[in-house]
Amino acid sequence: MDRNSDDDDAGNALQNAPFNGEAPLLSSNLFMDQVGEVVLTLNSDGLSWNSLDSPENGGASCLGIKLENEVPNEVKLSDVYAVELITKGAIYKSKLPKAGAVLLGFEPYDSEMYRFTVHSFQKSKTQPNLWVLAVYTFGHKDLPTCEMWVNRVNAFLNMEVGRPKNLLIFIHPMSGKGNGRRTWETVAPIFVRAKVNTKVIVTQRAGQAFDVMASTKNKELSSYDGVLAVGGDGFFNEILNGFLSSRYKAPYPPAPAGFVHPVGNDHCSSDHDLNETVTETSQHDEDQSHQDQSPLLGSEQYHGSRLPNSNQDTDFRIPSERFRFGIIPAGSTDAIVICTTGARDPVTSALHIVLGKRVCLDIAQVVRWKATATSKVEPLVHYTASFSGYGFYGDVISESEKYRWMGPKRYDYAGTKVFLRHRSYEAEIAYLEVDAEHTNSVSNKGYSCSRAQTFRNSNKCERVICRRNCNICNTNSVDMSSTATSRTPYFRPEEARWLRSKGRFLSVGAAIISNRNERAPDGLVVDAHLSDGFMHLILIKDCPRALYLWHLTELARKGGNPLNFEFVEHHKTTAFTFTSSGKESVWNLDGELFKAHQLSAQVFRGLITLFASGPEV
Ligand SMILES: Nc1ncnc2c1ncn2[C@@H]1O[C@H](COP(=O)(O)OP(=O)(O)OP(=O)(O)O)[C@@H](O)[C@H]1O
Repeated sequence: MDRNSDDDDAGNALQNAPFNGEAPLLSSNLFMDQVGEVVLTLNSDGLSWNSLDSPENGGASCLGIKLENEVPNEVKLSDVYAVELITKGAIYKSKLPKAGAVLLGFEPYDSEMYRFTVHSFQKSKTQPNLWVLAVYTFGHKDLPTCEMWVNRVNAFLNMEVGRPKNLLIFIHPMSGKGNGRRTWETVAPIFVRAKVNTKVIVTQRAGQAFDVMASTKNKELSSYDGVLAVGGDGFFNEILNGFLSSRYKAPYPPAPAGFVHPVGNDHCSSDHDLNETVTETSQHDEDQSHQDQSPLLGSEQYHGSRLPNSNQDTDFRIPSERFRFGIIPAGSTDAIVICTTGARDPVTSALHIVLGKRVCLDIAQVVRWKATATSKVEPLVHYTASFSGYGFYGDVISESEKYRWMGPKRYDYAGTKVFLRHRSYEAEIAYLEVDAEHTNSVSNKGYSCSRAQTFRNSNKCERVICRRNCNICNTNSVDMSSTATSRTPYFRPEEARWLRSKGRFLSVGAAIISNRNERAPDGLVVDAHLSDGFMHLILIKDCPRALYLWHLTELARKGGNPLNFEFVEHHKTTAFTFTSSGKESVWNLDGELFKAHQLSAQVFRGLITLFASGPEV
């Protein structure tokens, strides 16, 4: 079965086979592992190969039986992340293991061929969001032919825009099941092959990544194309806050008349001096006692360093199209990864990163005005990327802290305990009204529910789901050069209309993205978008435990309608305020504890860019 390719000289093998109507830039006869002898062709879009081995050019056959070949016959350059020469070796025609291949007569073409590999990925057949590594190996008897191919393909890869060259990487070694470091080791070769320089920091304590991000000079940070978190949502949140705290100059969220406000103005964001944002304020209340043991956001441990904005050497433009964030999932909760790549898979995430994918993400600014009912008014700014929740959500986080030793299972255990407790809380929420034209639902179309279910809400709407190249996120997306104030949709406070909801709530949640995860396959809000500039307020009013269980069951069901109950209020908004009537109030911000008796929040549209491309839903 060996073929002699003596007359295949790369110089004269240029063939006239058109590819997408274009004359090929390079074409050679080579041997391809698992396929056989091929004509390999390069054009400006990608590589393609045609088998020369069977009469029908269809590939390998054995004893007259054509063997199905699952190897595709082309790969786009935009999907190739590396090409490299490898050691001399055999090229096999079959993908059978060596012994089997020899047994069936598939001997290697030449045991000492020069070889190069093209590294790309294939979408999993069962789960298109899951990307699986794919390697195509080619061989030739001449080294210069292989070198020429490697150089030419590399020249094209270097022209691919947006691929990172330098990355700052934080690894949380204890994340999730304690696999942070191992998760990084699994994907590190992808970065090596893609020739991405990495500076890796393995954290030794909570708050370290925040400190590094906050204290790194802008000049140094600009030398990176982005920062990666190897960990869960909480760890990503820490890095995000470290980044924004000393750099993003934003006004406080707007608030309705009567909302406690320390500055003594009329509570409108536009009245604030942009430099007024206080990201690191000292905390002189009872939280201080928790500092050493608890992961409470806002504690000294977390916001370890107080960095005035003035310590920065040069300006860092936020949002930045170039500087991106990435997450290699390794946590107990990885909702941000699932919502932005569609999969909870370190390899898929690594591929999105090295291929330079890009998607914008809304970020919510949450300002705590009072930690407890008796605290003095002192604003503390925090940013969240996925979810802020109170009541049930805060209680689960508090409770789960007692069972850290259980690992990720602690959330199920704590969730069951909190559910059985069935506590509700008195609070008042005010939220900005959003014009119907800004909502992404189409009323009265294609969404039905039974009228017999009187405790179900009769509000019907069709849900437009956020996906790759989402029209809603891309429509009127904010200009990257816009200011903080113009990224909020309420320049004219006189036009803002506040609506209120007061009573006893089992939970109050604000979802910035859908928060899809294994326990809630459609997320908390199925039609939340990555960068439409809105968040979804979900208010669960006090109700019998059985109905609450029904709501939770709907959340856990693919295609469920968890918001379609009369005791559930769902408001799409850009800003809200919250005031508790109780003494103790615990929030959950991106999975971390945050004590807040009174807070206000607003969304900044597309504030950061992620190495991701959105899910294929
Ligand atoms: N080396 C470390 N040791 C202990 N805690 C750390 C360390 N590095 C980071 N952390 C803290 O751990 C928190 C949780 O991290 P992460 O989200 O990766 O893990 P997780 O297993 O998903 O945890 P959780 O469910 O508590 O969010 C982060 O907020 C971060 O402050």
